[in-house]
Amino acid sequence: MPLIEVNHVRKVFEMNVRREGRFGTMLSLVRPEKREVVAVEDISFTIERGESVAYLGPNGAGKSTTIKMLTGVLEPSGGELRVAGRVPHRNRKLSSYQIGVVFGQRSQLLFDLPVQDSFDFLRYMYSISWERYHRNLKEYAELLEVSHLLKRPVRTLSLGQRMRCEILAALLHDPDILFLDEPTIGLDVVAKERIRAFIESINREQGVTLLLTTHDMHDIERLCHRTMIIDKGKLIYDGSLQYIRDHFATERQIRAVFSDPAAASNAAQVFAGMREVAVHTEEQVVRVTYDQHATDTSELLRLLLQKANPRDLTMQDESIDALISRIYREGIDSGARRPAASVGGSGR
Ligand SMILES: Nc1ncnc2c1ncn2[C@@H]1O[C@H](COP(=O)(O)OP(=O)(O)OP(=O)(O)O)[C@@H](O)[C@H]1O
Repeated sequence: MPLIEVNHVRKVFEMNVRREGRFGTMLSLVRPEKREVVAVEDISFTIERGESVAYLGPNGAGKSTTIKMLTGVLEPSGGELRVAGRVPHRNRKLSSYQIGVVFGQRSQLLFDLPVQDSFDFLRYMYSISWERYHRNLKEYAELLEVSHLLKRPVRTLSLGQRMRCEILAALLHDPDILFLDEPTIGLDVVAKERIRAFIESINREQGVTLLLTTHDMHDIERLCHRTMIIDKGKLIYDGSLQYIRDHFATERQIRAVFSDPAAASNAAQVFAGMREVAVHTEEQVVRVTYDQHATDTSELLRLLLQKANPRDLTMQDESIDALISRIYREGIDSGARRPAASVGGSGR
């Protein structure tokens, strides 16, 4: 049985709309006008125990609303949802024993108190036995390198230190599932890497199932074997990041370095008149950009090597960031090299 089952789930918010003008304001008080916001529309997916899944989407796509339904904070307006066999909003307390949540932009620690006090409070809340509590605290504090921070008030911690404590707090009660909402936001490269390594280890070694929302593609590349993309409340992609790379990347760039600017300028002339390639020259570097599916890379390389004499050649495809933002901007069918029907296969 899947650990998470989401079946045709919808969430519609009802909002009061204020009418224009003084009369309109008064009328709104007596007879409020309602407007519906469809945050999540007919979403279905399952997640098996031990998976690590990225949940992506542009701002306002419906990611947080989905997570809030999965954690029981919100009740779906329609459809069915089960986490570890339970309907979260109906069994919020019991569900919480199986779930850990980390919000990059919100804290579950008590700001003015020492870190350890928050952990003690969580021990009480989740009725964790002292033995298990001390074992988990010691093990995770060492792995996350926060043992020396336990007596410090939370407000005195750096963002990276606080995030490591937040993750520890979410794991004290041994949850089966960890929901991570932007866990590396605002951190420097080293701090991000440290947190990714830890999250990866608890997924791989302890089998904790991960559902991660992030705008950082490095998080996903490092941590998630499967990516789901939601847009305007609908699930538009469920598959691997590699599939997106293989089937959505169109733009490729050859970067050739020459001994001097004159040689570079001569090399650029090789492509004069080729409308399908864009050529940019800067000092002794020439960049040739083209659609890899429409233009033969080996032909361009042959021309470069035959007619010019580059000192160095490198090739680069569109970054995953660029591909994902194109999908957000133009939709899932915008750049797929395969029929849309094949988009949506499992990432495994
Ligand atoms: N309590 C609410 N009342 C009314 N509308 C809401 C409420 N919560 C969310 N929405 C709307 O539902 C839609 C989805 O919001 P949601 O917060 O789930 O998006 P998101 O994908 O998490 O975005 P972000 O990346 O910006 O956090 C948005 O249009 C949002 O304005």
